[in-house]
Amino acid sequence: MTILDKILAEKQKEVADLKESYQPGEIQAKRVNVSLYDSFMNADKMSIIAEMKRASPSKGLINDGVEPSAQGRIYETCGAGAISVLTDTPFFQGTMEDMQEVREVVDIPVLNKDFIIDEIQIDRAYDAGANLILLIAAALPEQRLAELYQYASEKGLEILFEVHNEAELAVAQRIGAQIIGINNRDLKTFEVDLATTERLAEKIDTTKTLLISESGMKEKSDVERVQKVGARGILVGETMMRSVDLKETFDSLRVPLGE
Ligand SMILES: O=C(O)c1ccccc1NCC(=O)[C@H](O)[C@H](O)COP(=O)(O)O
Repeated sequence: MTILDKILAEKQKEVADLKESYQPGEIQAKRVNVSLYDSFMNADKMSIIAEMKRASPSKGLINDGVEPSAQGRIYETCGAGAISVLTDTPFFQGTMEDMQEVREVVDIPVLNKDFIIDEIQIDRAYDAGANLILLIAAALPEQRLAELYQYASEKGLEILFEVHNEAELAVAQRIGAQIIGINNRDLKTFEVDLATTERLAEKIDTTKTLLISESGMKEKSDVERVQKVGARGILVGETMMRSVDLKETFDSLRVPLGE
């Protein structure tokens, strides 16, 4: 059983509980109408989705003392184009409250980073103020991904559609995903390889589709590699959570975008 299988098994239980306990509309958070696609496609530097991640299956505890609203504020001030908040508790030690706290204090897009398998999670993400949700191609059959994509779009949410290989990229393209995240982390082995972005990017028309490279961004040279193949955005978790000088970290990763 892979880590993704274990996470998804846990999500099935969570969704069953949520259907019993959550009424859509129950939470009413601040809404900010901003488009990540528009802002990233029009930026002249690499845009950063800075992630709030206390812990992860691959790294264990990363930063358990983080205070979501303070971290959200500083991410925005330092130049984040968006903020990703891990809301999964068993594997990442995040919560929905973390995301709401961030939403309250920032005006840039907020991504609900979770393992979405059901509409009820999308309802709750929307109610809690998310602008985007994550759909992971490896998590569900194509038909179900298409249904959830449509459901989220109709609510006015943007979707970061995450892929790891050619077959998953083909699914993203058939569904018409506008924002494709190529995850450089193999969710079975945890190995991170930026060559995943380099290989798959060739198959994407990055003048129309927004390409985000996810995981493993540590320094400027990493970002330059994915910028060269058309990424206009990067999703950065651990490096941000461990940074002792976030302004310096953002400045070094926000490389100019070439023509
Ligand atoms: O990070 C993990 O260990 C992990 C394990 C299983 C499923 C997902 C996982 N991470 C989610 C992510 O996609 C990353 O948090 C995100 O891309 C940022 O990665 P990094 O900058 O390397 O922290």
